[in-house]
Amino acid sequence: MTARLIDGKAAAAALRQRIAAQVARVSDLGVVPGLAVVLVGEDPASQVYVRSKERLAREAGMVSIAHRLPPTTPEADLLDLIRRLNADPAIHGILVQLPVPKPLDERTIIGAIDPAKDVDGLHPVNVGNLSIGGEGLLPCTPSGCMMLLRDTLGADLSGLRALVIGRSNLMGKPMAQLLVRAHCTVTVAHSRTRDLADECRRADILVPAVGQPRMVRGDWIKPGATVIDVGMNRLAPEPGQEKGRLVGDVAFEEAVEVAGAITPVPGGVGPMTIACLLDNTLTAACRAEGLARPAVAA
Ligand SMILES: Nc1nc2c(c(=O)[nH]1)N[C@@H](CN(C=O)c1ccc(C(=O)N[C@@H](CCC(=O)O)C(=O)O)cc1)CN2
Repeated sequence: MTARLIDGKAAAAALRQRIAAQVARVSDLGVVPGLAVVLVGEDPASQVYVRSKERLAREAGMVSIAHRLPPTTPEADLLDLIRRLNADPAIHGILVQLPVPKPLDERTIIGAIDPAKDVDGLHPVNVGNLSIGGEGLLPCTPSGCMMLLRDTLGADLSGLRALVIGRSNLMGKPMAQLLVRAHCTVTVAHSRTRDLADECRRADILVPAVGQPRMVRGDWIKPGATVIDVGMNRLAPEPGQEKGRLVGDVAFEEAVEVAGAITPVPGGVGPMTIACLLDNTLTAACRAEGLARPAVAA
């Protein structure tokens, strides 16, 4: 069997196009969604992601402002910036790029963001709403994974057995919650899980998110399963190359022979993250301004 490739790059481009059409509609009503992205420090990967967020938000017709702060920024200064962004009516979405440099405390920082502007969906109020089925903002990567799953398997995922590998606040935990919400039977595996391969073999939907290059082998995968690989691991550069290859948590060449559908890395889940961020920003803007989200053709 050769698995169907799930094209996250194309899905993200299509989603951004729909968002841009909706942004144009709300802009005609005098509401231009505003996104503030805060980057503390000089982590090279974070710099790339922040530049992409800025550019893609602008391409979608939003106002997009990046705040770049030195790695030694005192927590009080960062909290002060967040307070000003919370109070700025032109800013509907705020995110602090993660990870933040030590000794900044991620929890304190995320907790300072107005939950209505928390377009990363990581504030405890939004985390709570996700678990009780309330109307919060959803974390971007898990949200993007759900969209890819529904594009692949159809809207109804009920009864499918799903395994999420990893229990991070950014990905594993909210992904498990979204799968539960979709009526899947969900298991969360982690570093202490016994016989991970066996757990994987039972899963109709497999979502590895651990940051272990090619950890999930082809013979761990149930034939026909849908594999959403959230891992993004940069290998050491080959001789003569400046940058190493980016690979997922799944041994792709093996998995593609067994799975029914699979996301590649790169070009799978990653691009959906920023598209979902723009989606959350538009949602936050519409809610703040008392507008319904405009309808557009899918
Ligand atoms: N505040 C946040 N911080 C971080 C998040 C997040 O959702 N909110 N997620 C990641 C980083 N991230 C966005 O911030 C992100 C990661 C990857 C991609 C992406 O498109 N990846 C490409 C490959 C890019 C490359 O070649 O390096 C792909 O997979 O095709 C977008 C966004 C951690 N921090």
